[in-house]
Amino acid sequence: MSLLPVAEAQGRLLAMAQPLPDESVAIAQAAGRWTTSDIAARRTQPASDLSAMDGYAIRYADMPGPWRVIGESAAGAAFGGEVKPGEAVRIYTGAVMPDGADTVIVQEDITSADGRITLTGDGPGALGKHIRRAGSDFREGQTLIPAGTALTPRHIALAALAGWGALALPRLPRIAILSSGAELVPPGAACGPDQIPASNSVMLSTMLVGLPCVVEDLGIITDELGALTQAMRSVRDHDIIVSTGGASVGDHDLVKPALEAAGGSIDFWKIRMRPGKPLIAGRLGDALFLGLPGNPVSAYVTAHLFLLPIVRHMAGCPTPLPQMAGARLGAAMPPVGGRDDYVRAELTDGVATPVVSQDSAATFALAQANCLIRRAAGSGAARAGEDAEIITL
Ligand SMILES: Nc1nc2c(c(=O)[nH]1)N[C@H]1C(S)=C(S)[C@@H](COP(=O)(O)OP(=O)(O)OC[C@H]3O[C@@H](n4cnc5c(N)ncnc54)[C@H](O)[C@@H]3O)O[C@H]1N2
Ligand code: MOO
Repeated sequence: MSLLPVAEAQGRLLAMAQPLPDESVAIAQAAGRWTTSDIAARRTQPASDLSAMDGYAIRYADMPGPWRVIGESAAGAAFGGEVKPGEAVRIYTGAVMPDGADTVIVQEDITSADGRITLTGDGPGALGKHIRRAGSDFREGQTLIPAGTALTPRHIALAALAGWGALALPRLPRIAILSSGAELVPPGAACGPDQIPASNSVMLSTMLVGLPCVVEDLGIITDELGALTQAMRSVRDHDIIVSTGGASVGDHDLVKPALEAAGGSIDFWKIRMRPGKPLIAGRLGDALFLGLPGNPVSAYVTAHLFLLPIVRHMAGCPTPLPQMAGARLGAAMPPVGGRDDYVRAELTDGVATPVVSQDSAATFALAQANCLIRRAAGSGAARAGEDAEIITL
């Protein structure tokens, strides 16, 4: 079976999934999620001309005063009357400008006595000073947040000011993680010489932290066809099912047959990449199935290149694939074999230097890495200092 190029596998996976249908999301819960339609203002902000300072609303033509104070305008309690020549209204930041007044004098610039104010400082300097005009932030109907935006706390504040209490956003992808392997024990449990702590599920679930999704760890399933098939059959209501391990060709690598026995189908298997060759993609019911290799480094790299993009895509992200960037090589590199190499490396000041071990099981080395150098299959040897393509982690 020929190996599928990475970009083709990514394209096929993204085509297998769609952004999920919208649900109504309270804006306090919307950060980190993507908009799939434009969000327009339902109100004008500010709704009226407001004072930007604590002071007195006056008519600029009356400068330099003095003025008789006829009332007060506070935020949430506007002055009902009109300011006539020689009159001022006590005003606070965020309060509506009273009719007739056109300028605010800050309180530091005046002296107040017996209901009158006198200018004792520099004064406002110009007509219209210290006023936030109605609509100066945005106007009703204006598009504020375009489709495809990842909502930040800044967008949440904007949406709230624009009159939204909830937004229609794609519902959260539900992801099930299944660890396959008779040798696996839960992290922290006693571990015999033929056992290994199951690190992939905690790694994957923490890679998904920060993405809008719901993750359920279905635990460890032994390498036994019946058990694996049963575990897959029991998966319900998930959008993505991810397994790790059992993806390769050994007699105990049973994810493919179990997926088929559970009623699922395989779309493709084996990618032209290192690490991560044995990746399986398919379907199980309405869910997309992703079988990642068991080796922790292979599982990490394939999750970065395939799982995270699908989750982003389902959650409405218009650019779900990892961003490529440029760097210089910090060391000479050998020619690349028949698979694209995703070399684990440390990026410092624009220089990417491979970590000491590129073994697919070398987790200590993986933890030193903060980028992947992508080297295309068949590339020749490279010298230190040459340009390289990287993905930051
Ligand atoms: N004859 C061949 N052998 C292998 C091939 C091949 O093409 N021909 N491919 C190799 C490649 S490449 C990879 S990658 C591995 C992946 O194999 P599997 O996906 O079947 O993974 P396992 O065999 O189940 O496990 C591999 C390794 O990872 C450990 N593991 C498994 N699950 C976890 C987990 N949840 N947490 C931590 N570590 C885990 C497992 O104990 C093994 O040591 O196959 C090569 N073989
Ligand atoms: O693809 Mo495996 O991940 O080379 O070790």
